[in-house]
Amino acid sequence: MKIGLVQLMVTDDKEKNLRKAEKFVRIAAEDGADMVVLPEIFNCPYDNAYFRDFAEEKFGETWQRLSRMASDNKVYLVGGSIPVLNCGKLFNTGYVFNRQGDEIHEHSKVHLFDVNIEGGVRFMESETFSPGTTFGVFDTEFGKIGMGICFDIRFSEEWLKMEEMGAIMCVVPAAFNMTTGPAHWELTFRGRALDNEMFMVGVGPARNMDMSYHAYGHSIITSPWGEVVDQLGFDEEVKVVDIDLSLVKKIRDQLPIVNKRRENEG
Ligand SMILES: NC(=O)CCC(=O)C(=O)O
Repeated sequence: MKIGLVQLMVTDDKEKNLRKAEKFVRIAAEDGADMVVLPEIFNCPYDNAYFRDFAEEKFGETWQRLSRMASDNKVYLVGGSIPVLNCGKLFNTGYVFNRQGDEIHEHSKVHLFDVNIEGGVRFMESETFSPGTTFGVFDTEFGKIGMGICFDIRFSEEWLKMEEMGAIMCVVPAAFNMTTGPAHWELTFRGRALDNEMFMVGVGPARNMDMSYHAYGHSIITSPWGEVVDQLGFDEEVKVVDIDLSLVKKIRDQLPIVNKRRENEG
């Protein structure tokens, strides 16, 4: 399976962000991508001050254009996430489309990024967003794929549940930062991959020093063996990476953890 990592540099111009996403999805498709993944909050700066103004209702302009990007290029598209307005509340929501442009999955970030790290990043996502409530998987001809958004990755039990739902890979539109990125980004992606013996795909925005939040970039794919298959740098880039999904069964057969957990009866 070929995965297109779109490490977009997000600006405060929504139309520019969307046009760039359209261009990069086309480039990834021309390079053979089966699935293309965009970053968290890709049409809007990652900043509480912007979320309400940039928000759209479901089936709005961004949803329509994502659906067209998928169908025009005949790829699965994990459309990162965008601020979505639903009954007066804002959610950090990502949509997934099949090769025909039909929506096949929706995930609203469950664990909101509320942190205050001394000498580092402070962000209170819950000042604007409401949390989603569920995780799930979607079907492709390659197998079942799970999804979470950024901070969700830190809650290891959710990924175990998706593995139990049959996931062989999970995708994570994300936007780590210059405090937690260098410390924890690779480690968490390797960890979730190893815990569940599956592929993990994380896509973040490129670093943009003109914005208040300095994203870490470093879009990554980790393998069921816990290794880094590929990892980008800080800059804007689109890259297609070939992964061998047969590794999931091979490693689960040889080193059986999945389906071998015993209940703690203590
Ligand atoms: N956008 C986010 O959820 C950021 C999460 C993050 O940086 C982390 O360290 O976790």
